[in-house]
Amino acid sequence: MRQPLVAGNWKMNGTRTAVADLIGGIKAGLGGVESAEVAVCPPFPYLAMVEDALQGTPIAWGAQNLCTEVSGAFTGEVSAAMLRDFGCRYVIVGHSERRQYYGEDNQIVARKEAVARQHHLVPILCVGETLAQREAGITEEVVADQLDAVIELSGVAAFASTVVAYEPVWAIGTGLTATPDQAQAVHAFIRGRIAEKDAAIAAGVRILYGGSMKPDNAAELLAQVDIDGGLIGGASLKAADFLGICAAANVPR
Ligand SMILES: O=C(CO)COP(=O)(O)O
Repeated sequence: MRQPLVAGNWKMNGTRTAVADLIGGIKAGLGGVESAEVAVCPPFPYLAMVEDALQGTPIAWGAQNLCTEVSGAFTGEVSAAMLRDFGCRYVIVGHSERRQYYGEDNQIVARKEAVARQHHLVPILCVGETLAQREAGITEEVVADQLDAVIELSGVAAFASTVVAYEPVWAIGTGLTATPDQAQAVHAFIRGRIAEKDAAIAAGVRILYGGSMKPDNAAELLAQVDIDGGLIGGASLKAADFLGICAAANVPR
């Protein structure tokens, strides 16, 4: 039985005031959510504020990135231990925006995934194809390579304590959502790829969908057997929209 997870990726958005309002709205509205786990991933400077606001609530928080290295002379970087110091449970690794704009390849992402787990953070490992890759018919190859890099570095056991997020790049921030069938097909492929190595780990790994998920399309995506929650960008910046998605996830499966 996999507990659904709805995680908000705020990306590079927010001010102190906006963060206070958003967190206040989510806390106030979340009363009814029981079966789904909810998390928010603010930009680094707001982690302390979010920790203060969410401590003692069922809402978890996490970061959007971390350094491959443990500590030392890495100007501008943030370590896994620092994220733990601010109470993070989760950290997003390998988001397509990091891969696309900051040169993170599968090997770098696999190192981040490993260092996160070594510091008792739960990585949310993002995988997914671009539109060109989908049109070229290589979606499964691309996603397999992204998963295999983690398996090669850390072994399949990594997926016993890692969440996967399938985020088709062409659906991120575009308003284009993968259809439930398109998403389910790739989710099933991901679970199958892990199952080739370990069926029990594959059965337990949570696989989130990300890419223009909104209150009005969340229920049909979340109804798919291999979709265990969502990684939400734009719609996580408005409490009402985020809460709408949380409510859709809060149904017994
Ligand atoms: O990238 C995403 C979450 O990590 C998805 O972003 P959108 O929900 O804005 O499409």
